Amino acid sequence: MPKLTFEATLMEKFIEILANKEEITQRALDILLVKIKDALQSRDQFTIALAGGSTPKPLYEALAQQALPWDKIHVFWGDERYVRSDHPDSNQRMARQAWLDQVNFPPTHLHPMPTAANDPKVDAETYNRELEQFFHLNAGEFPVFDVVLLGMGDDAHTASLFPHTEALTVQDRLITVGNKDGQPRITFTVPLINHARCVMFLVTGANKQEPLAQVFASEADAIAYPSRLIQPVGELWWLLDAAAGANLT
Ligand SMILES: O=C1O[C@H](COP(=O)(O)O)[C@@H](O)[C@H](O)[C@H]1O
Repeated sequence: MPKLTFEATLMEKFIEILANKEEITQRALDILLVKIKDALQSRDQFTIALAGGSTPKPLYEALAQQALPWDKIHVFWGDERYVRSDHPDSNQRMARQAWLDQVNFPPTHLHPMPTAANDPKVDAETYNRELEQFFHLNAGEFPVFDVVLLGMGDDAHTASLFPHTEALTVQDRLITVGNKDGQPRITFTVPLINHARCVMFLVTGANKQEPLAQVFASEADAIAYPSRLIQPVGELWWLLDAAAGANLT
């Protein structure tokens, strides 16, 4: 297992089992609204990295109904499928349709992962540089996102950090190339996620019960269950529906 940058003891961890997707959406929205308010009281901007897949879509739709200071919010993506931005599998496309294109975001506040270079390594490096410039990083530094939203697949992958792939071991950069069954993805690295002030997993469905049991087990192989690697320096939230959390006590 790769060495983690932080002591897990610094983290505050909250696990909530809620009745269904609607309750998860409402809870996630409530937490996010507090995080946005708190961040904007002490800083002049709020930074969030979005999850893809299907689970966060209702949250994005709920965010589209809020009156928020969009000109103070910067949106990034925690991972992206290596497809064009208008492809049905694009994580960017889903978030734009559900939320970002429905409200008045300054275009420069949306920071999608590039996928057009025809070489995922080049696009990963371009996004790495975009983050370094946006957060004014010196060499070797990691930015601190206010919130990183994550999902978890039924193989316990999160972002595009898939079991038994090289991406899990990358410690010296912000962005790398993930690998889903031979298909490239662009993804945040484990240390980038773990520097966040708040990481929030949204997980639903009975097919997530078994992987969750391994993620929460006192001992298990993190290379086989990558979500175990997420041990942020800040808060860690797991919002589960009853089906996903059925076997957890
Ligand atoms: O492929 C992906 O899958 C995970 C989990 O998706 P879900 O639909 O089961 O919630 C997602 O978090 C990730 O961003 C996405 O690219």
